[in-house]
Amino acid sequence: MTDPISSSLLPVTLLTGFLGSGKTTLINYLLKHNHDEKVIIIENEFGPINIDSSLLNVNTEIKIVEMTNGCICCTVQGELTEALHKLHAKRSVGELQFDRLIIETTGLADPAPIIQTFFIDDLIRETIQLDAVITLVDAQHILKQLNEHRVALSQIGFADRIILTKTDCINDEQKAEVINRIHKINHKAAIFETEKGQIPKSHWLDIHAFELSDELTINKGFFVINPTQIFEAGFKSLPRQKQTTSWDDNICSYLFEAGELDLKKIGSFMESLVEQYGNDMLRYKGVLAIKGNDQRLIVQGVHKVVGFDYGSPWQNLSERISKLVIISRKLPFDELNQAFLKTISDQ
Ligand SMILES: Nc1nc2c(ncn2[C@@H]2O[C@H](COP(=O)(O)OP(=O)(O)OP(=O)(O)O)[C@@H](O)[C@H]2O)c(=O)[nH]1
Repeated sequence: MTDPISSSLLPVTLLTGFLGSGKTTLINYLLKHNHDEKVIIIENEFGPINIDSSLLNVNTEIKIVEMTNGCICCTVQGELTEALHKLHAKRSVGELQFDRLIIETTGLADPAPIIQTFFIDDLIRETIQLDAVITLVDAQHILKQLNEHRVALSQIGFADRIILTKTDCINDEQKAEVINRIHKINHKAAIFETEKGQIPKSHWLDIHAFELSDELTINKGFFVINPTQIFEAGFKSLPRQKQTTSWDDNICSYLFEAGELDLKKIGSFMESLVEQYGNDMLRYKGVLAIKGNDQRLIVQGVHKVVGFDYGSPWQNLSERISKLVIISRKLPFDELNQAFLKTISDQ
C-alpha cells in the first residue's frame, strides 16, 4: 500500500472539473494501474440514472457509491455526509476494506459545500482527511467555459492541483493562453498535463493539501500587500502579462506579507476579514511569525471555516516573515491594505 496520509485517517481526494473535462478517464486510468490499494469512488450525476458508473472500468476491488439524487453540492449536508458515515461504519467493523476514497463531482458542481462537509461534521473530521482538491481542465474548451460558466471559474479557484487534459487537441500557443489564464485565477495550484488520463498517481494523490503544514508555495503574479518591503505604499499589484482579450475573471490570488505579528492583532484582523469577506474567499493559507513564539503559526481556511495550528519552529530570525495567500473573488484592496497596515503598525 502506498503511503496514505495516516494509518487512521482515511484519505479523500475531491476530483472536480467542468463537464467532459476527463474526470472519468483519469479515474479509469488510475483503477487500471493502481493494484496495490482498494479505492472507493463516490460519484454523482444529475438525474435518476448514473451514467458515469457504467463508464468506469470497475473490478471487484473497487466499490462505487452512487449519488443520483441531484447534485452533490445541493444535497451535500445530507447525502454525502450520510454516505461517508455509512462507509466509515462498514470500514470500522471490517465489513468493507478500502484504503482511500475519491469523490468525483458532477461537472456542474461548485466544490465549496463539498469541501466544507469535511470540516463541519464531527465524525467525518475525526475519521477522514480531505487530501486535496484536484481540478481537471479541458484545455480545448476551458476559455469558452470560463466565459460562460461561473462554476468553471470556481472549480479552478479551489484547486490544489490542476490537471490539464486534451492538450493533444490544441497547439502550443493555445496551451500557453490557457495556462496564463489559469495562473491568473489560481497562482498557487501546480498545473500538470495529461493525455487521456495518463498521469502517475503521485501527481494527484496524497498531496496533503489540507494538512496544516509549514509549506507555502508562492509564485509571482499575486497582488501583494507587503509592508516589510514596501513601507510607503504597503500594497502593490504585480505587473500582469499583456491580455489579448477583454475578459476579467473575478477570482484571483492575493498575498499579504509582513514581519512578526502580534497574535491578538492578527487574530482580530483575520476574524474580521473572514467575517466580512469569507463568502468570497475560496481558499487561503498562511504561515505566520508570531512575536514571542518560536513556532510557525499555520492558518488555513475555506470560506468561513478556518483552522489554526502551530507548526515547526523558525530556524533563524531572518526567516521570520509572515505570509498569507488568499484565492478569492475580488477583495477591496485599499480597505484591506489600510486595515492590515494598521494591524502591524500599532504593534
Ligand atoms: N483527445 C482527448 N480526449 C480526452 C482526453 N481526456 C478525456 N477525453 C475524452 O473526453 C470525453 C469526456 O471525458 P470524461 O472522462 O467522460 O469526462 P468527465 O469529466 O468524466 O465528464 P462528465 O462526467 O460529463 O463531467 C471522453 O470522450 C474522453 O475519451 C484527452 O486528454 N484527450
